[in-house]
Amino acid sequence: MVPLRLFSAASQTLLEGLAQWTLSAQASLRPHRLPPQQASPRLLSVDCTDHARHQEPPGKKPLSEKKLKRYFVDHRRVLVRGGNGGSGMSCFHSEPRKEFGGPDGGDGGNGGHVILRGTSTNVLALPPADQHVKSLSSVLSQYQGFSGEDGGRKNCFGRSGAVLYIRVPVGTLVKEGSEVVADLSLPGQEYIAALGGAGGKGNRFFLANDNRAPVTCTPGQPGQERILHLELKTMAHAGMVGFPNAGKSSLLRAISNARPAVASYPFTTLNPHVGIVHYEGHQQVAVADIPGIIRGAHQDRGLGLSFLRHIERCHLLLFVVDLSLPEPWTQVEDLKYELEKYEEGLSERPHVVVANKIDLPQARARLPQLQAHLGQVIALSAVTGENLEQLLLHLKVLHDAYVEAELEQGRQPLRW
Ligand SMILES: Nc1nc2c(ncn2[C@@H]2O[C@H](COP(=O)(O)OP(=O)(O)OP(=O)(O)O)[C@@H](O)[C@H]2O)c(=O)[nH]1
Repeated sequence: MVPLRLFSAASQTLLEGLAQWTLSAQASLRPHRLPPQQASPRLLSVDCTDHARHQEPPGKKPLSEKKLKRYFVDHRRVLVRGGNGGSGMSCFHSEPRKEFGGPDGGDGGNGGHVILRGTSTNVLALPPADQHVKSLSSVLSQYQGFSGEDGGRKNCFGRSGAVLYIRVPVGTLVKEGSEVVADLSLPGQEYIAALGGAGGKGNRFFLANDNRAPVTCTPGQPGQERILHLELKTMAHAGMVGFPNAGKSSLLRAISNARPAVASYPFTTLNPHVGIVHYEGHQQVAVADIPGIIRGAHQDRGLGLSFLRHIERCHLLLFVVDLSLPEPWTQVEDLKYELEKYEEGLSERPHVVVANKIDLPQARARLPQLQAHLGQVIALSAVTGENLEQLLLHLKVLHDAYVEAELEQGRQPLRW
């Protein structure tokens, strides 16, 4: 039995639809479980010569490639400087009727570190005070850590500078030059990007038997300075791959807590969104809606390589097809072609073909043709909720197989 529980904060209509659907899902899921071979990798033949047949649907004029790449922020060059250490103080204790007291200059405080912290895109998994971070767009080009305070009189030590946290999405790779120095692949994981400078010593520190009145004090050290390159590779169990307007965002909204924008023009989604599908027993599957692929993506057309990079870390793939378009199977062929051109074997990952928009009459009429070409597909409607439970069942079967395989290999499966 694969019981499902779906959390959604969508509109009333959607909630009602989902409630009905959940009930029917529970009833229909109980008696049957998919045979294991359906969850195993399946590579359909890819006709590479004929991969250019997919027509993007008419709609709002797409953004130019230059603009697309500018909006899609999945890498950043950042200059980070740790906070400077505060300087030590040189002074002497003064007492009434005494000409000369002992040295009492305090040490300066240490400069604060600058720390990169992997922050979940899953809003529900975070403490209320934290915010979810979806892309690197909010990361600035420079960060200066907080300086420590100078030491004071009467042995007062300067306060150390606070740590400066830079929140980056989970899945951010940190590179220095060409070397990968950190991979923030878990929520809460941290990397010290720049160390704060040490505080200077006050003259009290230099007091010794042979030096009863030291005047020496040292300045604080400057913070570490580094140039880092941040590169985002979305971390999710499953990645939704499909041409613009196929309905990926609508599908993610229907099955998870994520709220990506939905509109009838291509490239509504410019950054990957991760939604969490909740199953009973606290099992969670992270699904990423990755911006639409277009033909020639492997040659960096459209969102191109930036987009393909995000698929690399998804263990499962959902090929989302717009069933209302003619010859819908060519979409899968084209998608696989692009994936294979980018990285050999990428399209062979465990996957499922999702034929969306079954609520439209012309789409329903095309389903037999699609099945004849591709075998098993899951035909559903992200808008009406029809057949969503079949997708969720499949997703769970694929996810369970992934977890099992990871544990068998002695690796920790990705947790959300
Ligand atoms: N009739 C019908 N329309 C749908 C369905 N799913 C999505 N749509 C519509 O298709 C259009 C595109 O949907 P999106 O979810 O934005 O598509 P997308 O694949 O995320 O698009 P990009 O952001 O360009 O990658 C919207 O107008 C949706 O309302 C469906 O199941 N049935």
